[in-house]
Amino acid sequence: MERLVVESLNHSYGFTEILKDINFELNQGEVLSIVGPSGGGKTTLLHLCAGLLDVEEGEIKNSFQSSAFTFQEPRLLPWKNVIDNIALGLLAKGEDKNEALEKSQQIAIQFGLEKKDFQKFPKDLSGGMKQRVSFSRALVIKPSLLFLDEPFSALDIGLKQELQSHLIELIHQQALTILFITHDLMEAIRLSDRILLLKAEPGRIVKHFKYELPQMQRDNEYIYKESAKILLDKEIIETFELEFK
Ligand SMILES: Nc1ncnc2c1ncn2[C@@H]1O[C@H](COP(=O)(O)OP(=O)(O)OP(=O)(O)O)[C@@H](O)[C@H]1O
Repeated sequence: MERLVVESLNHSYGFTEILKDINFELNQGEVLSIVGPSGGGKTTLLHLCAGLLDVEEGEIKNSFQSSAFTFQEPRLLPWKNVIDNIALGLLAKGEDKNEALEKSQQIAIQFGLEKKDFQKFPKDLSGGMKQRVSFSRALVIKPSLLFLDEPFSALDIGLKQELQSHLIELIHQQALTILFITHDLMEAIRLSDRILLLKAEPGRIVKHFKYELPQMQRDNEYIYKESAKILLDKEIIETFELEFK
């Protein structure tokens, strides 16, 4: 079984300790979120797990065969149109061009893009459309592990929910494995099997939360109830500094 195992991980920038003694596992088919306040070290942790930063102390064992990344900002190639942006990873893997374009069109539709948008270039797309392209590009290669770095944070609430629903459908259909970082507790509850709470200065995991109900069955009522519960948790209050002073 493919797994990501993080053991006794520490990370510093210069003399500033950012992450301290981080330990967790991510198993195949799981959606694991790391939540915490801004500046707490979430992106640093995700970059270490994705191999975008070198591990200095501790260990990360990653046996997933392939991975893809979706960032807060869509990072599309400005000189390529929607479909060519989506097809990039497939073509890089040597897939036949016609098949790559066909698969790219299918996933674009699945993420709510329309045929009339396929030939458009990133400069002619709204922020939401760019993020649809970004998700399509990451998922079209069917990665065994998907890293999500706050991909919904710049979207309005309706669009956020729509893209999350597309993702949840794929989680259900393909048993996707996802490592997701966010400071939005409600979206973590909507998407995750487990949530790790990362407290800041230095970043350390102080609590785990587990959600057994399949994502497809979580309606708004469930999300709001669970959000209300978690917002009363002492560690959450301390970590996000939610106390009225
Ligand atoms: N390359 C770097 N060099 C020095 N300090 C850095 C570097 N990258 C991040 N930091 C610092 O490390 C701390 C953690 O940053 P990081 O981006 O990992 O946090 P975060 O929890 O993802 O925050 P946010 O939610 O605001 O993106 C911050 O204080 C940040 O300024």
